[in-house]
Amino acid sequence: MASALSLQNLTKIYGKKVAVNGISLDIPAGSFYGLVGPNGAGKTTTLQMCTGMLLPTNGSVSLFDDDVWANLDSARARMGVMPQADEIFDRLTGQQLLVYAGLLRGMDKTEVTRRAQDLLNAFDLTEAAKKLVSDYSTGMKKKICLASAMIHSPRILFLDEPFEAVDPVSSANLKDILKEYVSTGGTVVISSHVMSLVEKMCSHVAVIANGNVRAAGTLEEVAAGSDLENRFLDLVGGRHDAARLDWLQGGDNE
Ligand SMILES: Nc1ncnc2c1ncn2[C@@H]1O[C@H](COP(=O)(O)OP(=O)(O)OP(=O)(O)O)[C@@H](O)[C@H]1O
Repeated sequence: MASALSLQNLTKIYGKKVAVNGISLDIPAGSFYGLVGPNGAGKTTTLQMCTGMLLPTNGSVSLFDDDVWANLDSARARMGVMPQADEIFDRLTGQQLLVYAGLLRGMDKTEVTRRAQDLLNAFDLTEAAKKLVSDYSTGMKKKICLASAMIHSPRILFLDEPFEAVDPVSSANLKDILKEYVSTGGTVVISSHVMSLVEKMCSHVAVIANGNVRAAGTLEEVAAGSDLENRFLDLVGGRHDAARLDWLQGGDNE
């Protein structure tokens, strides 16, 4: 499979902190690629360097063989990046926010309005379409952020924890949308802590810890005959005795 995204020796250093330590990865076109790793592993930093939001200290990223940082405008036009809830203009209604996202991408107003309605329907936000996003619940904000990343029909979607706080019905609809998108040749890159979800949805996975790739490849290659959660724990070595709190007892010990 040709690469949609290729990371070469990607590095980010903050002062003395090496957040991302020379990561190289190939993300095949048409794959559903999961980045997993413990808190602070470097997933968000990696995604931000891939999407042109954070300048790498070293290394490069190419999107369909074009250097992202040398051709930022054309790279961004091909990407859909889910904003964080605190990065959106929440004094707009959900419908206005989607239209605004499309117009910013240079889309025609009639088409944007049509797609905004389709997205509001798909994400069960029709009734909240005219409500200010600031009054949305956490899960509703997540959904409107996701929808705004899709409105211009990008070739690759970057989603940081897309299912967090999303209810089961919306989550099932989102999974269908993403599966359909991949079946039409789209590429999805997600970061997630939910192993069962990664195992179910992703075709490929990279395990990142301390800014390094511990394993990467197809789900089967990385799981190596085990289930992904156990393999993940083996790779990152996370379980330790300090997680046993002798004094934490739920019984009546007064
Ligand atoms: N602006 C910054 N300045 C200094 N250190 C930073 C900065 N941003 C991130 N870091 C550090 O870089 C490391 C990687 O952070 P990052 O947010 O990429 O991790 P993550 O894998 O996305 O974690 P989580 O799963 O908790 O969201 C962490 O040690 C973090 O403290």
